[in-house]
Amino acid sequence: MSSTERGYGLEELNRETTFGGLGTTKERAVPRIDMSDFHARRAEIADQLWEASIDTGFFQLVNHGITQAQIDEAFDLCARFFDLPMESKAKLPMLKGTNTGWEYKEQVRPSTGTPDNKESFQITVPRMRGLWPSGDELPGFKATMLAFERANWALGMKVLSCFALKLGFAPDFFTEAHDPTSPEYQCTLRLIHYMAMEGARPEDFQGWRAGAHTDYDCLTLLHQRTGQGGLQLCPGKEVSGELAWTDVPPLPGVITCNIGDMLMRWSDDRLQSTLHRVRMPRADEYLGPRYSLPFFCQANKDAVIRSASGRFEPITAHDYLQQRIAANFAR
Ligand SMILES: O=C(O)CCC(=O)C(=O)O
Ligand SMILES: [Fe+2]
Repeated sequence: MSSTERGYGLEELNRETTFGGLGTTKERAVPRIDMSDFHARRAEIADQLWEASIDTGFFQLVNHGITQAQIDEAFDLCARFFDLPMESKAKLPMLKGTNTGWEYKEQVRPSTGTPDNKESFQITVPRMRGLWPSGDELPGFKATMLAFERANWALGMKVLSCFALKLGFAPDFFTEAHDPTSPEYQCTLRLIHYMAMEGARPEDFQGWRAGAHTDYDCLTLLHQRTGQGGLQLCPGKEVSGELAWTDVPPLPGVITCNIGDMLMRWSDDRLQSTLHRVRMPRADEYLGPRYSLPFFCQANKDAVIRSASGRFEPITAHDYLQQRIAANFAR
């Protein structure tokens, strides 16, 4: 089926179907934002986040307070999770519309129409019944991931409090909209394993590790491993002509962040969600497996995304996300 034949209900999804080509590359600076001494420097940090997010929609946090030891431990257990036998992972399946659990090469991006060459395990805390690997299979997994999930949530809420300030909302506006004590909570920690490409056939390199897309959420915090590159971004969602992509190499101590479509809509398009993708390695690059850990700040199901200008219809975060999930996991 061609992209034009697919026809989605949300304008951002129809636009996404036009972004599948290879494009060109271009160097761009990704703004670096120092989160140290946050409470005393909140106004200054908010200005920097705002500038980055009305322009590129991508920025990198440093001195963010999540220790390297905690990140390394999460990556270690992430790799061990994907090393489990297929039969064990198959007992933890992502069920339709839940966006939680394990999937293997199931995500088909509207931009490419082909499955991403990856497997992932998604943790959405209120929906994890029956979806944790057993303590015998993977000791410490659940406790480590829950702590990591919460550390990312706390950092995400700091960043979102800055956007609330700039948008004229109460400082805790987004924290309340992402309340983790509610059964409607739907922030998601995703563990991703992109398959190793050693010995792969030339034609296997023609696909994508993750096809071009914008994220569905308010804000994504992405942890990457040094040496496991491939992330590329293209600001501005230029609709016409060939897109120019910028490599974002993983750096130690840095969390790469991007605005998602939910916050773009909530901010009346002032904050920019940014197109990104994960390309295949070239034959002369590292060909081993690639792991990444994105955390998606997705407002609670019952939060209503309202447009101050009236440009967009009010929509619950539940309805908004369901349209995106349905488009990506259509099979
Ligand atoms: O793995 C990465 O570096 C990016 C993943 C991503 O963009 C996503 O899962 O939305
Ligand atoms: Fe993404």
